[in-house]
Amino acid sequence: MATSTARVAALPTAELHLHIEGTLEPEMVFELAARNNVGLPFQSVEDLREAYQFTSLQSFLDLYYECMAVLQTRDDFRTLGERYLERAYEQGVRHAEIFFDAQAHTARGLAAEDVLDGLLDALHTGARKGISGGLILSFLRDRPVPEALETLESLAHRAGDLLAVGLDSAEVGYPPELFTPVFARAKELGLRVVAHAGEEGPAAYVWEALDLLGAERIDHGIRSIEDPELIERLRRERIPLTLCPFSNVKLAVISSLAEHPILDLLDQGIMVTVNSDDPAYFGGYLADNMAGLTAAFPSLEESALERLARNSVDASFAGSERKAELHALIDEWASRP
Ligand code: HPA
Ligand SMILES: [Zn+2]
Repeated sequence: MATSTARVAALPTAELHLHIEGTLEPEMVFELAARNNVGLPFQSVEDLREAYQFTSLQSFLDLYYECMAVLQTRDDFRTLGERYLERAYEQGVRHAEIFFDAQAHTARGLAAEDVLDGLLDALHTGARKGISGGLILSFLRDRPVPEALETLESLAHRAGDLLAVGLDSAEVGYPPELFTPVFARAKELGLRVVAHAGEEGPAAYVWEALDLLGAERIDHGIRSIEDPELIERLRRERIPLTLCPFSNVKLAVISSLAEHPILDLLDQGIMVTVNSDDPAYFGGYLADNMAGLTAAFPSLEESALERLARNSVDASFAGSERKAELHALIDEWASRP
């Protein structure tokens, strides 16, 4: 029997693939535009929502970067982060590792530290309410490599406030290899490493992310299924893939949820997790993605949902004590059908 939506929402999970700027709901775009005196090319919330029809990653990114213009102050980032954490908590998320696109803000004249501080304020609020987490400084692969390095250096003295570095934005034509020196420096600073690869780009980019950047998790990575040797490596080395089902459908990476390879990947012993990517744009938060999967795959059993939740904890960069607490929460969920 399909698991009820309420039960799915009660499943404790870790969210590992979430762009904080992708949680900017249309209502908040208008609220901040008014507060900060920023002009918008949309007449109303409904007008903006209607623009949420994407044909590719780039068609989404164009709107995603446009809407970000309303984020202006440390307080805006605190509010954005707090609202995400509240919604995520309602959907079972108890630990969140959050990407932020510093370059998208510094390019508009904001100070990277205001962005960082606002998001840290939000994480402190979240921690008091029972949701742990950290921040991932994500480099924009379609901007110059020296700019990524400058961004990293500008926050090097704040490395203790960061969990990891990542790589996102337009993928095809921007192979991970380009960013090898940036990631080498991040590792010197003691940061963990993740990278988007194999979303629209080929499986070869996943190999590069692993071998050249030292990625410990691959964000998306669904095109790995085209390369049996890569699948075997991901399985053998237990390299997590942070999958985002709604995102893949919305960005036309796959044609429908029922076509998503998540069950195949689980069956093949790959450490997959479910995440929301840019929930304000793609139709839902983490439990919405899980519920979507249970609807698309009637054969998806509770034991598989539990596996996905445990994978998210194991694939996270939480400390061993916090991981044990998160597993205990999942034990509780599993013992109370
Ligand atoms: O899904 C994504 N892929 C690449 N870059 C992104 N930036 C926000 N979301 C994404
Ligand atoms: Zn992403």
